[in-house]
Amino acid sequence: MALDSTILAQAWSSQQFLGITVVFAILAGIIFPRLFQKHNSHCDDDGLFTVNKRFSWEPSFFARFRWITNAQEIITDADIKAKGRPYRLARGDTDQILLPPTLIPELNRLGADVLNSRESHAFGLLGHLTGMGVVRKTSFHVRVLLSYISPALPAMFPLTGERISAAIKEEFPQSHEWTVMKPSKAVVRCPIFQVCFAMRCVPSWLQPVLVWLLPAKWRLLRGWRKLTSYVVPRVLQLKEEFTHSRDRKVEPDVLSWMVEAGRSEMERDHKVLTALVGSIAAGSTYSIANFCCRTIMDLVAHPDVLDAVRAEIREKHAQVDGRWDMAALASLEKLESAMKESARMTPGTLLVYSRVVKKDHVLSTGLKLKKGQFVTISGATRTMDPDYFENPREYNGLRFCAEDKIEEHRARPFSSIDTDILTWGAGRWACPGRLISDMAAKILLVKLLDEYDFGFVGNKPLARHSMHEFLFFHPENQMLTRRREDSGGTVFV
Ligand code: HEM
Repeated sequence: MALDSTILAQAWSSQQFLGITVVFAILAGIIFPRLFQKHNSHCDDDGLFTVNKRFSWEPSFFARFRWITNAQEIITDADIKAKGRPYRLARGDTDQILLPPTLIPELNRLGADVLNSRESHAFGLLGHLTGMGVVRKTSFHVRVLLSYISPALPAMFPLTGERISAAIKEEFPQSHEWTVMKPSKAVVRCPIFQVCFAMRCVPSWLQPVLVWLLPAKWRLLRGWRKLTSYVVPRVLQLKEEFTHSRDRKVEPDVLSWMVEAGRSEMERDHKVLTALVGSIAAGSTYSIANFCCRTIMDLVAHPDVLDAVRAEIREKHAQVDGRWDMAALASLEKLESAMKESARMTPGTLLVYSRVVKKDHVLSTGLKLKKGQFVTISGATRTMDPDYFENPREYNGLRFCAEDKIEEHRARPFSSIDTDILTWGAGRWACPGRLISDMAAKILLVKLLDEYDFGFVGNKPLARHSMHEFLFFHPENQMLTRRREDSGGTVFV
């Protein structure tokens, strides 16, 4: 797969600059012996085979470069070779131990003192450069998402529907004529991901210097400053109210819940709260927008599935008289199947269930995990296995609604933790935003599919893009859109 130059160009301003950096990094790799050092070299005595490393003293920069451009092929080939065994992936930035999904139940039983998910996310998203590093210190945001926000979703449903509907009206053309547009202005434009995607291309010791040459870094700083100017006064005000009247009514918004739920000084610190709110906002906007764009892209490429999904929406629309509640959304089995299929075919990341090993541990298979190692799972081990999914490399948007699958489909909705597809990871640290994502994505998709037609420019299907382990809908992708004449006017109640 070709190096995604547009994304890089956006992040770096020009490809020329990237070229200079790559040449510089290669030269530096030759001059400075530390680039030749093996990562996690203390872990190489475990008998695992290594992928993405041509020879033992190959500079890690080459593994990094191949991983940026070719992660999908590297993982596909490695999974075939591994045949369910664990293996070591040289990624250039670090070595990762790829474990088979059969170990998930055992891994789920290990405590955070053995496997830590947040450290791994902070490392992968370059938390020290993007501001996401705060998640190393606390899992407070996960607690708030699971214990406060998710249970409040039914009450937040009408407002969420109203806000998404207003945003669609503003962003999408209202003309009944075909119009070319970029449906995913939000995706990857987020400076956190721009900084992360670009800086993951260079060795860690160059990152603290080169990051300041990125326009995205300066935009990110401005973004954090703006967020701080809003969050800090609000947190201080909420704390003041909380001190004076502990039994006051808590407003249903994330900051009020955080101030209410904060137990320690750190959990009530306004800087920590700003960083956590920013991380949740950036991560969720990117993930949901990316997922919805990919689902629409798949539906447009398969008009028979799109027709079936739209007919189901239309039928339900007539039944509920255009007034959709959460139960109505949850009853759309064909839409739900198409969502699962897009998540299966194009996950947001090739590597799921990523954890840092916090102390030495021996698995039941005899594999010794060592402190400081990174472990992860390739989602494709199961999603591309014909024993789990018939013709796994073919898109079949309605596969989960087949007669012999429908009961299982109903029992395992899109939002549930499914260890075959691993959309949300698994275990205690599976995505805590899955219920919000499910609700927001269904509102968006029902509204868009009911009210708009979509097509490919020049009838040419869009390619999916990848960089490092991330798969995404390219923000420069254009699609044809027009408002449907017969749209029903959806309201969420
Ligand atoms: C379609 C949208 C989304 C997808 C596909 C997705 C997927 C994932 C996956 C695969 C993980 C890693 C789980 C694991 O390692 O076991 C994760 C973690 C996480 N997600 Fe999501 N996510 C989505 C949306 C959201 C949203 C909307 C939020 C917040 C409102 C959110 C917050 C988080 C957080 C905080 C974590 C880290 C949990 C931890 O390890 O501490 N996600 N997500």
